[in-house]
Amino acid sequence: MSATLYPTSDTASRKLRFTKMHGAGNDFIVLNGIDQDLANITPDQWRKLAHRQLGVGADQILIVEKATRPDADFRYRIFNADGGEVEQCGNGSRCFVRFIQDQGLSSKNPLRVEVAHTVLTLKSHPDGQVEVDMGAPIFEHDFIPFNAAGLHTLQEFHETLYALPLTTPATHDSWVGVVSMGNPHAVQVVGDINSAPVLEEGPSIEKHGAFPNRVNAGYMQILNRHEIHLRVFERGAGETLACGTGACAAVVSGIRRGLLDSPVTVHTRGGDLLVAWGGVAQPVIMTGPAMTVFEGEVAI
Ligand SMILES: N[C@H](CCC[C@H](N)C(=O)O)C(=O)O
Repeated sequence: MSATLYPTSDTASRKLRFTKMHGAGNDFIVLNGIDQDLANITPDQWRKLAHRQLGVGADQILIVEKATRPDADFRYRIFNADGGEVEQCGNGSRCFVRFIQDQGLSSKNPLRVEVAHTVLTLKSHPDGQVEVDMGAPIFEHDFIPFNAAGLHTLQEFHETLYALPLTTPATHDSWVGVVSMGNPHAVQVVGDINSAPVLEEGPSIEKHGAFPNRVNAGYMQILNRHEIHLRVFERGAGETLACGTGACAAVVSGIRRGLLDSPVTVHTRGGDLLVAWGGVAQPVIMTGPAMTVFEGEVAI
């Protein structure tokens, strides 16, 4: 289905062709930056494009570009709905493969794709699922970055986090993991995913002073050693129906704390993801869906 949308602002200067996609309900505007001019688009224009009423509406905007590294086939950049550019997007990586294949930009499988600081290997399966090698998680606080007054243990962070006036007192016997999948995540265990204070507490954690680049706030309920429920209040987007890097961060945190065993099925509100991890310094492999919804043109 194709849709022509009206300008997202009365000073619209150019028309962009886009494809609307989602991975387990985490939705994206995908733009081909190889055959159209995406230079000099401002954060305000990205915000308008992602706006659910004023624009196309999406959690993130993905830009497809030519690779700048010899070990990659393409490069892709990620902008949150708040207009900020970020390092990584797990669900977006799966949709990226589907877009490249559907647009006939490459028939390679697996595909090597360059994102902020690394190259991901993306493999599409005959059943439509896409498998992403997300690289190894980073636990060292120096790289997340995480600078809560020199706090180094998760317990110290946990006490600091809950010592600060959050909108709701910490009602759950939470347990905190701080990990980077290229982008920063703070993960907690809750007893019941449906009553987790994602909307009440997520914004305070996202902007907590311990995370100078802000953070994605994950809440996981452990069903058994191979299955969790997960909700994430995403940095720059709010609660999404699914968060791919959040699923990876939750699984590796749980495995590292002896609460989970690989592989783990992650039930998100938008669908299921499968996350496998062989242990420290090993890559995290995430498998899940990637869907194309419609194509269109929008003036920004
Ligand atoms: N909000 C994230 C980026 C998108 C990640 C998420 N949509 C995923 O699937 O990994 C951040 O600011 O780090």
